[in-house]
Amino acid sequence: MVAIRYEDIVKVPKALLHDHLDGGLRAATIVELAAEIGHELPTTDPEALGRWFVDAASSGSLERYLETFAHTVAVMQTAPALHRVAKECALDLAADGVVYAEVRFAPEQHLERDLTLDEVVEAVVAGFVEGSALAAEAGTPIRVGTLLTAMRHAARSQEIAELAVRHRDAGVVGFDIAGAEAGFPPTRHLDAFEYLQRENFHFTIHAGEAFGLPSIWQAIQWCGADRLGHGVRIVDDITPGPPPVLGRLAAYVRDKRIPLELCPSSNVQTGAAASIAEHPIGLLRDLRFRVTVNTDNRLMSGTSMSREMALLVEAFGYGWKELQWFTINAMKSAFIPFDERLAIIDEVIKPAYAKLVG
Ligand SMILES: O=c1[nH]cnc2c1ncn2[C@@H]1O[C@H](CO)[C@@H](O)[C@H]1O
Ligand SMILES: [Zn+2]
Repeated sequence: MVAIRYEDIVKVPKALLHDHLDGGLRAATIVELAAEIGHELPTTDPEALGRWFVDAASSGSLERYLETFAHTVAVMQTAPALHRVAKECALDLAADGVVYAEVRFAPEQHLERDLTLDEVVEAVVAGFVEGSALAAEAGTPIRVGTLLTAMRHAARSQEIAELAVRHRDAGVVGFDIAGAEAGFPPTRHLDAFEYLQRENFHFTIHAGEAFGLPSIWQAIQWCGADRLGHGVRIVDDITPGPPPVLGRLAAYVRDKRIPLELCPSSNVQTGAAASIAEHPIGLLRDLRFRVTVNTDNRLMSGTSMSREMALLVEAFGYGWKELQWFTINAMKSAFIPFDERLAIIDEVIKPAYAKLVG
């Protein structure tokens, strides 16, 4: 088999379902925005700042990982700053060959100055629209959908769910909850999830990252999540083989084709996996779960969609066939309408991989 080259991974179309807006800022942009508002950073050298984020986020604890967001959230408190960050996000993903992305952020964290929740969402969506238009002009078209996140330790999920539904025809395609997992079960936000179901809206839940099966079980069987953010700890319900034996929850997740938004590098940093080579994605793919590959936080992991793919190629020997499978899995699991997903699969993804898959 011909070795896969990194530049070819960049060129091939990729789909990304789990990427945080406030976890993907360019370090240079943080430095500029921080200077404008007088926010103190650990360093003002962009390269050193990029390294600082990766180091600080690599402690093995999700809570410590999340502390680094104080610096990104601090510089995202005005409409122009949110617009700029969203525009650059769309451009950076497109330049990396991502053709479809769902990018999430928590509007409630951007109210420190004078913005309303609706203004926060409008600024971000406008940034994605402008970034996507510029990317198309540059010959790297991308479609970006926005997911609105509610913070699981807070109590604004109903309000954020209503905000998401209000903006459903204007760029917002789904809802999510994030933040520290242990001690904050998804059932705390049951009202919001029931409301979203009544509205025929889509949502994913961060579950099975820092906490195990009970969190996944609640997310699916109590809250009705369409997808699992991470969900990697579903392996706790699989008895190693050969052959591996699935418990009832793992079997349910696989049978129902519930998408797993796996984020390999992020999981290594927070201690959910010991290394990329030992990441459960290998087993979950072999067992044909609906596995997708994601970046989570490009800044905190010093990564990109192409880099995550390349790490898997290196660790598991994957070829174009597997990379196409991950990409189509992601596109099938997207929150945009079925016909639009199909168009991207048939007209963009399959023709590009057809040239590569032997
Ligand atoms: O991997 C993760 N697990 C849980 N929460 C996260 C993760 N990455 C980011 N956030 C949280 O989501 C918020 C909105 O984007 C971020 O501010 C961060 O606190
Ligand atoms: Zn996440």
